[in-house]
Amino acid sequence: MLMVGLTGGIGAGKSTVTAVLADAGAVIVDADRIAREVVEPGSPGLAMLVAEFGEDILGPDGALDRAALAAKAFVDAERTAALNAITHPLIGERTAELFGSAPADSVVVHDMPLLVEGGMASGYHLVIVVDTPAEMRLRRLVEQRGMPEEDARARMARQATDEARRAVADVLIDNSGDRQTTIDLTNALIELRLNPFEHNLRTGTPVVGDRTVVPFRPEWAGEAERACARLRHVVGEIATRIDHVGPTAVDGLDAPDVIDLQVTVRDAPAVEAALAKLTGAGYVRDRSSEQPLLHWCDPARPLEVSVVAEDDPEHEFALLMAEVIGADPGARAEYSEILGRANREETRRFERTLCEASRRGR
Ligand SMILES: CC(C)(COP(=O)(O)OP(=O)(O)OC[C@H]1O[C@@H](n2cnc3c(N)ncnc32)[C@H](O)[C@@H]1O)[C@@H](O)C(=O)NCCC(=O)NCCS
Ligand SMILES: Nc1ncnc2c1ncn2[C@@H]1O[C@H](COP(=O)(O)OP(=O)(O)OP(=O)(O)O)[C@@H](O)[C@H]1O
Repeated sequence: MLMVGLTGGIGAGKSTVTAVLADAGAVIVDADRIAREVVEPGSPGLAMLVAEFGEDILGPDGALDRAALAAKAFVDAERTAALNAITHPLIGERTAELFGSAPADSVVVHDMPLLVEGGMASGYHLVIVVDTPAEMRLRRLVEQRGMPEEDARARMARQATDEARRAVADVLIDNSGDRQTTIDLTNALIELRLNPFEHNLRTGTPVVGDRTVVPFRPEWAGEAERACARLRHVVGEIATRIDHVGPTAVDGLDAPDVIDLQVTVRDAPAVEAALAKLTGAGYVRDRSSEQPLLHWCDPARPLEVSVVAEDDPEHEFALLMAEVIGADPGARAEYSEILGRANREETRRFERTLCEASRRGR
């Protein structure tokens, strides 16, 4: 099962994107819909809301008057937190049930407006953010959905910033253009990334990156940061640290488009424990490597994850690399040239010599 988180600010166009995903066969877990279910008439959720916000959030039929609750709940951060404290645990329980009942070979998309606010990004295999400038979202909500402008602004003020959402996005879908462009972008994403990613995960097929050197990409740092957060989510406290290492960690260096990550653990038994967690989460062991090395399954983001114990010299030496190469222009040029030859052994030898020289020089 490929678990995808989909988010965006209010009115960004998540519904447009989920409709395309559903048409392509994805299972959609809709947080707004679940939020309605858990406060249906007669539910414990509704009783808790009445106890917190008062009888006047109920309509004459005894059902929740949503506009009345919104008017009370989005006035300030404290009132919104009171709303969330009641609804979010109930929504969480039902969400887990729905994820648990999805077929093993499915792409499950969690349509979740408050994914960033809830700190949930690293729990998904992939996060998609529908990105539309706030003023455009506001205009669409008011003009097309008839939402009062004050209400839309009040909710936006209670949500994460566009910048915070972009930081967790593996994929940004720009919905500031026409609807058809967004539909086409989403279909391409399904075909080129989501479906092959799901297949790779289910069948244990690793994505082994191409070692051809490409021009430096500023996106590498963010991609590595998200990959580290996911690794942390999987291995938890077993890891004493998780770092972006290797050529893509050197700012400005042309390098192969493969992100190297190092999971550091305390000792040899912890290496085994971390490997078990990682393979259980879909990372695939590379049996051709002497050191414990794993690949990931995302066709658009090759990763190489090594697991090392603190007392292994490899550990310190990988951490030193970015620093040493970054500070020495001559070594940097030579390193680029060696990387271009795509010979792993030669690259390792060069890295080791350089780090040992630097250590002696200290
Ligand atoms: C207050 C309620 C009754 C207002 O209902 P209404 O029909 O007007 O809005 P609806 O539920 O369709 O939500 C529309 C959008 O408002 C925004 N929104 C809703 N709740 C929240 C919240 N707690 N914080 C910030 N934004 C929110 C989201 O962008 C959402 O997509 C409702 O939003 C609610 O019960 N919210 C609490 C549950 C929740 O947190 N839902 C968000 C997804 S987990
Ligand atoms: N590309 C587009 N061009 C014009 N209007 C659009 C576009 N995409 C969405 N809309 C309109 O903007 C409004 C908000 O979009 P939508 O309801 O899909 O957002 P959402 O992210 O699902 O909102 P919510 O946060 O409430 O769940 C809707 O009225 C929708 O029809």
